[in-house]
Amino acid sequence: MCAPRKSLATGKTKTQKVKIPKNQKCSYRFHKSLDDLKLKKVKVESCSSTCDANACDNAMDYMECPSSCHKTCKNRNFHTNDVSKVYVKNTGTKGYGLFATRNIKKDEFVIAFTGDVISTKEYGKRIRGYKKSKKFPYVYQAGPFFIDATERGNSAKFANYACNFNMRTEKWQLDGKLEGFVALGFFAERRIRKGEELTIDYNYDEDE
Ligand SMILES: C[S@@+](CC[C@H](N)C(=O)[O-])C[C@H]1O[C@@H](n2cnc3c(N)ncnc32)[C@H](O)[C@@H]1O
Repeated sequence: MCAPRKSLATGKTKTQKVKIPKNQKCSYRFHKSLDDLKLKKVKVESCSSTCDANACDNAMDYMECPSSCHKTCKNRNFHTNDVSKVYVKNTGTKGYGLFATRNIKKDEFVIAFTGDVISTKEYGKRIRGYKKSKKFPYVYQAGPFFIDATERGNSAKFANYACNFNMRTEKWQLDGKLEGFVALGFFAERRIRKGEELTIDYNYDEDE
């Protein structure tokens, strides 16, 4: 049977009343409690090569180029977070799902999973709250932190699981963000056709 082995995003399969986010480009909001950790911020150097989205020096190390990089820099997927490639639709059997608005090339950036960046302690607190209020939690682990898209996140949270997923989850470092934090980006694992459902592997953390 094709089913997720483990997922933080567990809950009902039936479609619940969920808000489709309007602010699709909404980015990361680091929870105030993280200030107490006094962590350094990541400094990514401007890149000396051609800044291709997949092949510049920084991109090869899964680091997005900083805003100070050249005007033509294409390694700014997370900053831009162009969500025009996706739309949300009811799948019938799996609740809502994410679908492709156009053909997507292999290895192309599709969308970043955004939301509140929270600590493990805050994660526990929120999960208890969501359980109480019977709210489905849309949360993924991102390094030592969690990204919570339940109240504030973009459409990436509607990506369903598939054994033969067509988007892989990559972990990227972003300039100016807290050390240890990794942004989660969904990239095309193969060529994807317009109208296809976009799926991921919920066990992305176990594949390393
Ligand atoms: C991150 S949410 C994905 C969006 C969800 N379908 C919704 O409507 O909010 C994860 C939940 O979607 C459902 N789901 C995801 N992949 C599935 C699959 N392959 N088969 C059945 N249900 C799935 C499960 O209920 C899972 O807990």
